[in-house]
Amino acid sequence: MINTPIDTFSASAQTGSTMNRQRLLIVDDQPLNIQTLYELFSANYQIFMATSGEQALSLCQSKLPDLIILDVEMPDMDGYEVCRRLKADVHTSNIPVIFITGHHNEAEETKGLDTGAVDFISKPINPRIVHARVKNQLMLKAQSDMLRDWVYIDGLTGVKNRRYFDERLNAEWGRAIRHNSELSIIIIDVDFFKLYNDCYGHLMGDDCLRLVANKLNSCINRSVDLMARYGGEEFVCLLPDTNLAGAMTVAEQLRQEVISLQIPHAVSKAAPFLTISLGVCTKQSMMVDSATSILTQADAELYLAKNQGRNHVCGKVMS
Ligand SMILES: Nc1nc2c(ncn2[C@@H]2O[C@H](COP(=O)(O)OP(=O)(O)OP(=O)(O)O)[C@@H](O)[C@H]2O)c(=O)[nH]1
Repeated sequence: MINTPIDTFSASAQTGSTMNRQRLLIVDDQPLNIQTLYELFSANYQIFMATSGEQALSLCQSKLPDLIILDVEMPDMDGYEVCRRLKADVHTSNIPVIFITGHHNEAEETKGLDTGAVDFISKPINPRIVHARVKNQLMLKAQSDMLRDWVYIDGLTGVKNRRYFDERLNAEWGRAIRHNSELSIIIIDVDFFKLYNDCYGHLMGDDCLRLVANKLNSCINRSVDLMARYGGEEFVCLLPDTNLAGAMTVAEQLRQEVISLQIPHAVSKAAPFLTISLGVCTKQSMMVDSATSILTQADAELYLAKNQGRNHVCGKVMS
């Protein structure tokens, strides 16, 4: 039985064994309808539930479900509007949506598919058909996630690659311009890495890059933030809605976390262990310019950090 309130309730929070299951978000303003679907799917999937469009959008940001079953008719914000907003947001645009409606006709179905939904189901539902359709869509989602990983993940370190970073930077840049918001990036470079390779060998160099990448990635806390390998021994961090002070704090934390690894670097001229240098640049709220210029200016800050003896953070707002 589902007890009220079911707002933003996560059925999956109940057991740790559900952690690896695909995540299904059920959105309906009628608790009874949610209950029917919950009973149908809870044995196989991790279930999240929302009773309004606003709750659904907020859960999508925090839980990134693999599939949404979305009621069309809801007060305040209908399913079409929820779907439109999900598709307009880079963080949620890949989540497939199945509409569910009590008023089925061709025009409604066309409108739903035009909005970006992958399927349309009429009430009263046939449990076996709904089950099969959800299973198919989740299989497709798993396949497309795999393909996306293949295209966007750096093979050596397992963190996101430059291609992914460039796409996200462009998207976040556009968003920051539209919303007059701030955006920061940090370019990170391992100090004296050529000497490290020369001293310990290229394979140890690879291991070292994996360790550093994992450590840097583990420092990323907000779901919209991103850590990527930019190339070679260089990493880059994207921090939407973050001012210079915030970005400098993150950069300093990254510097200290890499030191905490205490990776011996006997031939470094900066310290007896591996260190990084970091260049930070922030686009302020009213600033326009271009996404490439924030990279160029962060790179100039990195150059300054290197010149100050390495193992340093330098940063500035875009000019
Ligand atoms: N093992 C390993 N080494 C790499 C990889 N990618 C780049 N490198 C090495 O990283 C080194 C980078 O050297 P430089 O650009 O001179 O920089 P640095 O030695 O770190 O010097 P500073 O940045 O000035 O402190 C080169 O020797 C590259 O071969 C990789 O995937 N694995």
